Amino acid sequence: MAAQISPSILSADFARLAEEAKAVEGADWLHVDVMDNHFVPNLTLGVPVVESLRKATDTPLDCHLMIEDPDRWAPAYVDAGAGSVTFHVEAAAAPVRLAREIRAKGARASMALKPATPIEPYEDLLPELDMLLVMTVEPGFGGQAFLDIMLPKIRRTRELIGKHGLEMWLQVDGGVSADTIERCAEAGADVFVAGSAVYGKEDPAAAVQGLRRQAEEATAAASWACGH
Ligand SMILES: O=C(CO)[C@@H](O)[C@H](O)COP(=O)(O)O
Repeated sequence: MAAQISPSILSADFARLAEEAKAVEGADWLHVDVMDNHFVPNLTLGVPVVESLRKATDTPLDCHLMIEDPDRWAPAYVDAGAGSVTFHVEAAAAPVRLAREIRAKGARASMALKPATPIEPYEDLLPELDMLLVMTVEPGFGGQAFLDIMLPKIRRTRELIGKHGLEMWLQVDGGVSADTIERCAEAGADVFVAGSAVYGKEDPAAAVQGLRRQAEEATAAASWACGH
């Protein structure tokens, strides 16, 4: 699968969200950071804003729920127009039931792991998911430094996806930039969230294309992608 770029609106100007969404048309997804000031120490937006974003852009919405009780709230984000909904395993009471509900409502189901959460206990859940998100910063804020120590977890996750013969995607989020995206792609990521490395640039659309080109070149040279 080709590398996909998902610009994070956390780094956009929230007073001009519709324009900011249009500024990255050409990206594969628009990454929508939903934070509740409980699961993470920051507060962003909720269902009504996702409904408005859905009308403001044709780019599919990739909603990352950094909230408590995703079992209760995630279905509402599908109804609001999200094409992909990511919940945190640390917050979900019943991740399998929740993933099945998201899929049954017609969106892609994705599960996120904070940096200190290992993938191994969740190996058996992978067939229930369309995407696994390995956080490469502690969730909560944009503009943090990429955590290199997550690269082995990305590699191990990619191996597990291969071992089970799954088509699922592997997303990374946090500190992804021109300096770090190639290491993520070499390790096995194929969906890249980037906030400041897109919205911090004068031409966000060009930044998306540049990141995608770098990721595709690194993937083509990566051993995990041979025969893909
Ligand atoms: O979910 C988060 C942070 O919790 C991310 O989506 C960040 O918003 C990415 O921003 P950069 O690290 O790319 O600036």
